[in-house]
Amino acid sequence: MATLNKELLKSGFKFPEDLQVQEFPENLPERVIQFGEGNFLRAFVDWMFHQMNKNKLFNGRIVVVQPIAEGLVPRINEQDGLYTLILRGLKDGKPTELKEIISSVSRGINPYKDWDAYLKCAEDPHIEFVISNTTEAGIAYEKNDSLENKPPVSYPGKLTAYLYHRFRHFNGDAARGMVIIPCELIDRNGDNLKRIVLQLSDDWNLPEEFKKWVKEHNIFLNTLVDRVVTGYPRDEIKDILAKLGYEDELVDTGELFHLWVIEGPKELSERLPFTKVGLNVIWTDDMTPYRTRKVRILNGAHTSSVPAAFLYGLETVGEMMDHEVMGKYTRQIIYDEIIPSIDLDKGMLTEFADSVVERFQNPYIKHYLISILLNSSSKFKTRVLPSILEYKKLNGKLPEKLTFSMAALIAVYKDGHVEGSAMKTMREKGEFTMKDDLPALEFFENVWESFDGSKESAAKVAERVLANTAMWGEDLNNVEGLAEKVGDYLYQITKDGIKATVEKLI
Ligand SMILES: NC(=O)c1ccc[n+]([C@@H]2O[C@H](COP(=O)([O-])OP(=O)(O)OC[C@H]3O[C@@H](n4cnc5c(N)ncnc54)[C@H](O)[C@@H]3O)[C@@H](O)[C@H]2O)c1
Ligand SMILES: O=P(O)(O)OC[C@@H](O)[C@@H](O)[C@H](O)[C@H](O)CO
Repeated sequence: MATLNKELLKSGFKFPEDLQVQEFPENLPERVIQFGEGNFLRAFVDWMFHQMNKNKLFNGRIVVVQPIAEGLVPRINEQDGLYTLILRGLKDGKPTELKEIISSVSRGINPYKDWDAYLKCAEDPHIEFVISNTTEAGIAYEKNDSLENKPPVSYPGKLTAYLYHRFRHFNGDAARGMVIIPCELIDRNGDNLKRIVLQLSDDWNLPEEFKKWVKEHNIFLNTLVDRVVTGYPRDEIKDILAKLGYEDELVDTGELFHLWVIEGPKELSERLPFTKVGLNVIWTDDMTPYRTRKVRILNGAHTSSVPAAFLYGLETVGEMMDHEVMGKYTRQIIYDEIIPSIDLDKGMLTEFADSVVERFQNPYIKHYLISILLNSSSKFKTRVLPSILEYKKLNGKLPEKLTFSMAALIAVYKDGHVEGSAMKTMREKGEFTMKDDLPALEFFENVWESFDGSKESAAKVAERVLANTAMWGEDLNNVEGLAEKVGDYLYQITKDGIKATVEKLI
């Protein structure tokens, strides 16, 4: 089979009729530099720029930079930036599948191999937007990062090097400042990125004029992204490729729903006219309520339901929602515990929760629980713990199921052994690999080693986990009743099994 690339597009190849294929003029300039080449950005931002190009409203392409040494850039270049995106879900109540070849990406650069090509992008006056999604680990301050590194280790370090090169190349021209739009799911992503860029500029003794230029002529936006992206469809790839008729190692999949909330000046919506092509992009001067409802309800429901559902033996979010016990558990968590923990309009929260439940039930996508389990300990801190603490504050007692969900998460690491950078561990159904931050994995392995099956020792496990201030940002043993309840649930899970414990709970 021929591979998807520009040559195939021009060859007169007969693409399937239900696949949208559109060629743009070769000479569209690169206008966006994007850090990250993962599934999410390709199914969300790059898809959006493609929609604007189709309507001749942007007329520019995206140059993609690989933020870490290993990644997809070689493959992206082999396919001339082209890939197939499949979006599935219910539209107006009807099952719908949209298949499209996305051509908004011009090429990929691996800065670890081609630092000069990377810096050349800073000299290009057409490139005016920076996009990124480097996971929650990406917007991080690396104290030992250096401008001498080619490239600097961290994403903020790479961006600082880019901006400094641009500043020097254009002699501090105010008009050459960038609009920087991070998509990482951390709170106030733009503010944090700016803070780290300025911190590194200090660390690297960069000139005051440069810092002034960064502050005054570059705009860092805070954003919130929302679309379930299920990535490369490994289970059905053979069938998909047989229907497409060409080879594509970058096939990406996701749901139809999308929402991008951008906190920034309305004038920018003229330069980035997403809404003019019907995209669900909200420009706002306060993204906080959007973030709270999404992270606490959607991501919070995932992170609090998935450990128990996975231990129960289920594999996907769809299966979890359809399951008599786990479906009820998830809905109870959302409506009875997460919503009452959020101090925002209940009608608005319930409406959002209804749409989330519908999206979780999407029968046309497979969202694997094991991928949601990835890095669960840090996700629990930002996505679930605030609901536990605020529920207690507002209602004077602990939320039962969210408290149980903490025990279920701890139980995921029971009997685990760290091997390399992951953990081999067990559920009733058999062995699996748990991926998390290495210190977190080592900590859980160590904590469980002293467990002897007794109630006292389950309480000890809970107490030690709750005392991990590096993990939770505080000693959770100070939250009245939490250690006792988590210990009790842990004991029940280890003695009676996850199934009996959840069944009793709902
Ligand atoms: N998949 C979804 O449904 C979805 C939806 C909304 C938001 N997100 C967020 O997007 C992020 C990426 O998801 P994805 O599905 O594209 O994953 P992915 O594995 O396909 O891509 C991850 C990207 O992050 C980069 N990266 C990984 N570790 C990094 C590090 N330490 N420093 C810098 N860059 C690093 C990789 O190079 C790659 O470009 C996730 O953290 C998630 O929170 C995902
Ligand atoms: O992507 P993660 O691993 O940060 O979190 C897992 C899911 O909660 C997440 O991908 C959601 O599906 C997504 O945030 C929806 O917009």
